[in-house]
Order: sequence, then C-alpha cells, then structure tokens
Amino acid sequence: MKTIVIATKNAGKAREYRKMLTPQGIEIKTLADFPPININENGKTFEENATIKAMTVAKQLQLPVMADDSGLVVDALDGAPGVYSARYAGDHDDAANNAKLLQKLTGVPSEQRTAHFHTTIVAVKPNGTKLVADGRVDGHILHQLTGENGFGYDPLFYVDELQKSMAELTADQKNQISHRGKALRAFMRNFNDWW
Ligand SMILES: O=P(O)(O)OP(=O)(O)OP(=O)(O)OC[C@H]1O[C@@H](n2cnc3c(O)ncnc32)[C@H](O)[C@@H]1O
Ligand SMILES: [Mg+2]
Repeated sequence: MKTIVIATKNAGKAREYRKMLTPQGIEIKTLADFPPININENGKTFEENATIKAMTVAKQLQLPVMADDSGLVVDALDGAPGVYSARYAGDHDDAANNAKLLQKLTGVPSEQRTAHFHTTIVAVKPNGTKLVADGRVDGHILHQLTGENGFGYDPLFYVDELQKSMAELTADQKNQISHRGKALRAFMRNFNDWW
C-alpha cells in the first residue's frame, strides 16, 4: 500500500480524493493526521499555491505530498473568484461565498453566466521532484442554490454536460466529470514514474 499525504484542510476535497484513490491501493492522509503546519497560501496562480502547499508540507514531514489548489472562474466577473475562491467573502465560509457570488451576478442573464472550475494538483517529494496536472469542467452559475451534495460552490454550478447542478450529483458522478477528477486522472498517468 502506498501512502500519500494531501496537504489540505478541506474535508470535501479529502473525501473526493479518498474515494478515487483507495480503490487504486493508495492510502490518503491529510493535514488532520499531523500536528498543525502553517501554510502561507499567497501565490498568484493555482500552480503557485499548490506548489507552496505541497512544498511546505513535504519539507516539514519529509514525506511525499500532493496538494490541490482549485477555484471557480466566472467569465462575467473577469475570472473572479479564481485563486481567491476560498476567501471570496471572508474565511472559508461556503454560504457567505455563495451569497456574494449571487449578489455580484445580480441581473446577469443565464447565457452570460458561463464559468468553470479549475484544479491544479502539484505533488512533491522531499528532494523536490515535482509532478503537476490540471483539470477543468465548464458550466454556468445558477440563480439559486440547487442540490445538497458536494461542498463550496457546488450548489450554484450547473454542469452543462449533465444538465444538473454539481450538488445534485452523487459523489461518483461528480468525480467522473469534475475538475478534480480530470486532474487526478491526468496526474495518475505519470504517478508511478514520479513515485
Ligand atoms: O487549501 P486547502 O486546505 O486544500 O483547502 P481550501 O478550501 O482552502 O482550497 P483552495 O485553497 O484550493 O480553495 C478552493 C476553494 O474553491 C472552491 N472549490 C474548490 N473545489 C470545489 C469543488 O469541487 N466544488 C465546489 N467548490 C470548490 C471552494 O470554495 C474552496 O474553498
Ligand atoms: Mg486554501
């Protein structure tokens, strides 16, 4: 069994990775399994932030670490909230973030509410060897919260290809089409070489 640490404090992300990687014989640990590590997520791009998270934790723990930096990119808002998705309306408050997004899009018609979710995964070994992969899924921002599953902006994100909100999908359905699922599948194509 391979064990990899995911440098995340987000329980929703951890759940998705665990569901996708456990069947492949990879055990997931997260920051919840270790004493607190201070991470300064101050990069300007998804890749910079994922690298900061992975490097900080790999150096501290001396273990192979992967990190996920992700976000929602809304065309009518010039790409916001983007890399600031977690802190859009304050600190990691999903309800407040969703309320702010709806408010910013007041009066914007459906056809102009195009958006995508993006994930960059960066994995690093304590010796610095790095592996990067990206994924995205396209959709629209809804006019009201729809569905109960997932986390973050999922209840406001309409998945064009499935004609449902992301929060109406089961965990398996989300993993099949999501930014994170696509990034992870791209990542796994090079995982054995990196490991
Ligand atoms: O940095 P870590 O500890 O991994 O956890 P985080 O929640 O801060 O994660 P990010 O810095 O990558 O911020 C991404 C934010 O984008 C949103 N997000 C990312 N993936 C999402 C998904 O699959 N569904 C809904 N919202 C998502 C959600 O608000 C996240 O907090
Ligand atoms: Mg974060």
